[in-house]
Amino acid sequence: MVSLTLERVGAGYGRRKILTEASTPPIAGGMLTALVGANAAGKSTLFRRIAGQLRGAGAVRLNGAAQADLRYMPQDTGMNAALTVYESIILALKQGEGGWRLSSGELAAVDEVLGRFGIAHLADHQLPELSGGQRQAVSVAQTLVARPRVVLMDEPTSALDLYRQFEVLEALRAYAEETGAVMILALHDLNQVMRCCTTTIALAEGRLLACGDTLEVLTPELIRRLYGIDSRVERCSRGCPMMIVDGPAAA
Ligand SMILES: Nc1ncnc2c1ncn2[C@@H]1O[C@H](COP(=O)(O)OP(=O)(O)OP(=O)(O)O)[C@@H](O)[C@H]1O
Repeated sequence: MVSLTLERVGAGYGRRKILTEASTPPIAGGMLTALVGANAAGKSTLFRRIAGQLRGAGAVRLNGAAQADLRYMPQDTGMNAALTVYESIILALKQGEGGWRLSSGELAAVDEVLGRFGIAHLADHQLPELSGGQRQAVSVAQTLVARPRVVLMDEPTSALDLYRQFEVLEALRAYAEETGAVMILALHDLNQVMRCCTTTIALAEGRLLACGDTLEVLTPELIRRLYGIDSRVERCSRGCPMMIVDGPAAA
């Protein structure tokens, strides 16, 4: 099983420090971990630091995986290339290596990921002609086609309709369980987090406030501190915890 640990991690842009002293216990693979926090809290910056795109203080330790096993799906993925969905997934699999010839295993991997994310019917469509939600599903498929063991996804469901959010998050959870991969997803919808993510990391103004069991981390107190929102947790008719938003925090 893979795990990822942050040890006093810092990051910034030029002289501007964004992230300071972020530490976690080992974040286990095989399940989904949420990264939550308000706009500009530093979630993408933390992802870039873990992915090696930014330098900074401290250390990111991977256990059971190498940096080459990591894939980062940023918030905005370019989808303007004149490629079909199928070709774009081959490109993501090959990462510029080994030409265009595909082994039978690679062909199977492309078909598998198209099926897993419900986009097989889009295989021959041109990327620029896709809808926003279709682009996002393709981007998720591109990220996972090489079966990475460490996965960072910045808001992978923000453009999806309600049904597709369930479908994609369930597919991501199944992928984590099958592969033992560490999967950290930046998410703004805390109901999705409560339903699907075992562990949650909370960031506020570049500081890591909590990392642990989702229901223990996402207390009304922490949610008020992160977002300035009053909320409470109740169970839906199927027994899943749900966050009820009461409104902006009372003064
Ligand atoms: N390339 C950059 N150069 C300078 N500052 C940046 C850069 N990218 C982000 N920042 C700053 O870093 C801070 C954190 O931004 P970041 O994108 O990490 O936040 P976030 O938590 O992912 O936000 P959101 O939820 O809005 O996507 C912000 O103040 C932002 O202005």
